[in-house]
Amino acid sequence: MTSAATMNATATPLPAEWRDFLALTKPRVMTLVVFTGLAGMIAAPGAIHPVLGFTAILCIALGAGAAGALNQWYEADLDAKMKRTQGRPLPAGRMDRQSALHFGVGLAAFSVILMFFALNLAAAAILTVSILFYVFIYTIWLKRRTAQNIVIGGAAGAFPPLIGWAAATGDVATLPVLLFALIFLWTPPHFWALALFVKTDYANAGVPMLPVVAGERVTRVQIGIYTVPMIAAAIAPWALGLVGSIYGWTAIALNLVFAAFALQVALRQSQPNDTMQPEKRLFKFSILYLFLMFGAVIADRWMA
Ligand code: HEM
Ligand SMILES: CC(C)=CCC/C(C)=C/CC/C(C)=C/COP(=O)(O)OP(=O)(O)O
Repeated sequence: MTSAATMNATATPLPAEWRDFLALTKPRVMTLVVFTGLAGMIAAPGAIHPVLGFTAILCIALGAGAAGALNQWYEADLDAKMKRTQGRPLPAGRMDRQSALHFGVGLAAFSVILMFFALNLAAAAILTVSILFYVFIYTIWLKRRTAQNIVIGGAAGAFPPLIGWAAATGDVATLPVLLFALIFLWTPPHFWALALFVKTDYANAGVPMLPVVAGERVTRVQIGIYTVPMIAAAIAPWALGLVGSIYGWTAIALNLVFAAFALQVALRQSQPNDTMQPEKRLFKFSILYLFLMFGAVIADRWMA
């Protein structure tokens, strides 16, 4: 019987199901990426034609999916070393690297070209920057080199509100820049909460994530530190009068909860055999938090 590894070595294309191509796009993470892009588009002044709006969101989804595929193409070796990622199509041997590369490049080109012709240059340009940022700056350059990888590289995932706004207006403005800042500053607490409880996986794979290279204490303090400007970025649109009170009160409630969870993580020290419940709670809540914050942007625009 020919094993997947042997087939890879002889460069024979492996049968890849459509499910594997879907998995390359990191669909679960993409839902939130797309939602923040949609909120940016809805928050923009004026009304975009529904067909164009749908096309813009499709382009963001395809661009983010392409970025995810290229990320998995490049780091199949790392993914093979971590429990969380071993089952992905490349490390599991269900797909050859070339198929992933072709799929990623094709999808990236298609999303950008469609965005340019259906929407505008600004949206296509920011989409291009975010794909390139995630692939080259985060995945290829920073991820294996510095514990600041996700601080700088995390900007890639913060662009969608700007893309959505630019798709609707052809321009950028203060509100989408603040929404960019919110996601940018949210990323460190989001990721480091998770990194605290999957630290061993990253250590085994040799990825220099903060808890691995600087230790738990520093990571906890950094989570606390980033939470402060994140809250400021979350409140700023309301303080500056760019959004109404539906957003404002939702932001206050959500940020109080976030602050409480983050503070608990920041002040804690794990014990031997710790189940890391506060860290898991902060990570899970970080996702709900961003969904609700951007939901509030949409609700505010529709209901105000
Ligand atoms: C460099 C920045 C980031 C890093 C390193 C990171 C890392 C991670 C990791 C490792 C997971 C675990 C789930 C998995 O196995 O895929 C995760 C989950 C998730 N992340 Fe992030 N993330 C980042 C930024 C973002 C951004 C910008 C968003 C969206 C705006 C996002 C949305 C999500 C969502 C929705 C999940 C849950 C997925 C699920 O249910 O499996 N992340 N993130
Ligand atoms: C075009 C566009 C809008 C791009 C968005 C890019 C994007 C999907 C950003 C989210 C960041 C993310 C999934 C990080 C995962 O980190 P990782 O790759 O280190 O995670 P892993 O260990 O699960 O591979």
